[in-house]
Amino acid sequence: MNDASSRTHALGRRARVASPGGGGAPAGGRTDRRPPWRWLDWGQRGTAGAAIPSALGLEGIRQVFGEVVALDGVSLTVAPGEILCLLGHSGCGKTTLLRIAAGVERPVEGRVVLDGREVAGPSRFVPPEQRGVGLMFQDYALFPHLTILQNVMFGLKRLPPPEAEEAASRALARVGLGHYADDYPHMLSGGEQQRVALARAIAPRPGILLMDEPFSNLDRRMRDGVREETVALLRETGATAVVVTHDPEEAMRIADRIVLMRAGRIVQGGTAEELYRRPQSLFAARFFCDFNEIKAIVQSGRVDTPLGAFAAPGLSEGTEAVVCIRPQGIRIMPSGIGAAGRVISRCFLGEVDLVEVVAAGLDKPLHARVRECYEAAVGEDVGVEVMPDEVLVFAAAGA
Ligand SMILES: Nc1ncnc2c1ncn2[C@@H]1O[C@H](COP(=O)(O)OP(=O)(O)OP(=O)(O)O)[C@@H](O)[C@H]1O
Repeated sequence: MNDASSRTHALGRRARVASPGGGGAPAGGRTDRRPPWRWLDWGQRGTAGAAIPSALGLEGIRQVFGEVVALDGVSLTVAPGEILCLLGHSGCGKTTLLRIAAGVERPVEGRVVLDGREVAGPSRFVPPEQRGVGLMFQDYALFPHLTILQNVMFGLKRLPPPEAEEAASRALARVGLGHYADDYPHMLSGGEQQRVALARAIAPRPGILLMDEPFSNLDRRMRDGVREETVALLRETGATAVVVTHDPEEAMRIADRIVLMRAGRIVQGGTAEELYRRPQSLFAARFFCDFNEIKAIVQSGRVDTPLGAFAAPGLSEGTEAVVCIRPQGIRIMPSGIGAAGRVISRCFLGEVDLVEVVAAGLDKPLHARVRECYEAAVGEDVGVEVMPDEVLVFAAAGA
């Protein structure tokens, strides 16, 4: 961005911020006292238009870039109206899978099926504009030389201009930005640009919305509210949605179902609770929780640790195991109860305290998140107990 444009940007934003409403005062002087992250205009409910939700099927998708296998036989289905999150670390293939579903990329193997119709396969490829999918990218991809209204109209080229304008205006009003129609993207804040991109994606009433890290450019304070309102809008339009994220908490807040990926493959799929409570691998477990981990050997279906013995279901005799204890599963007790320990740090966080304890026989300090506990001072000897329900045991191999 050059100096002049960054100045315009800053000025444009300052003018908005000075207004009483979070979204800025419209030309007509309407005052809107909602905070900036409360933008969904419920008075406009229904005006975004309901979509006929699509079903998406991905079958045996493989994608290769030179030596890199980005996707290695991925299969999943998304039910009509479902919000599914693709979750995983950077580089695991989430974006590539989304791009293949959209038709922006063609897989080297596998099929994409939309509402029972093959849109990509060995002998067939339907381009993105003919798939009826809405796309929303991380950087919002707004055209800087088009007004906000023109940006939203861009996806409505198949409609006659007056109808396209009406549909775009409705979608903008629905995201609380009707009064910005004649502005340009650089005059809007990041949160407002996100809403323009959302309006553009929903305006053609797609049966399925594919969203790549749609909230990652927003600061943390704004992200929670914008995310909540976006999900409310998705529910209202009824569209199926696939949302890419690397943030487990975000996936848990948004998704009906989460699909966790690793190195081009699906590791586990299920509801947030299933993935959190019953991860099927150490990788999946670690993705959702910062565990205290202790190595141990399985003997007679159990693992013995300095903090007690725990069941090791499904692991054979002699297996090297990792005992995973959730921070909220550790209790701090008066000395003499449970394992012997000493508090080395304590941090008050409001709803919980973070307590760090060294325990006899362990080479690393334990991290405990405690709500109410024995009020031990730093340096004091304490007892340490573990709640068995907060313990998972996995084989160490293949982690
Ligand atoms: N056009 C491309 N050319 C070469 N390699 C690519 C290309 N697109 C993706 N890759 C590689 O494929 C793998 C998967 O990339 P992808 O962008 O799908 O991952 P991701 O999970 O979305 O990551 P991020 O969260 O960082 O966006 C990575 O190793 C990436 O470097």
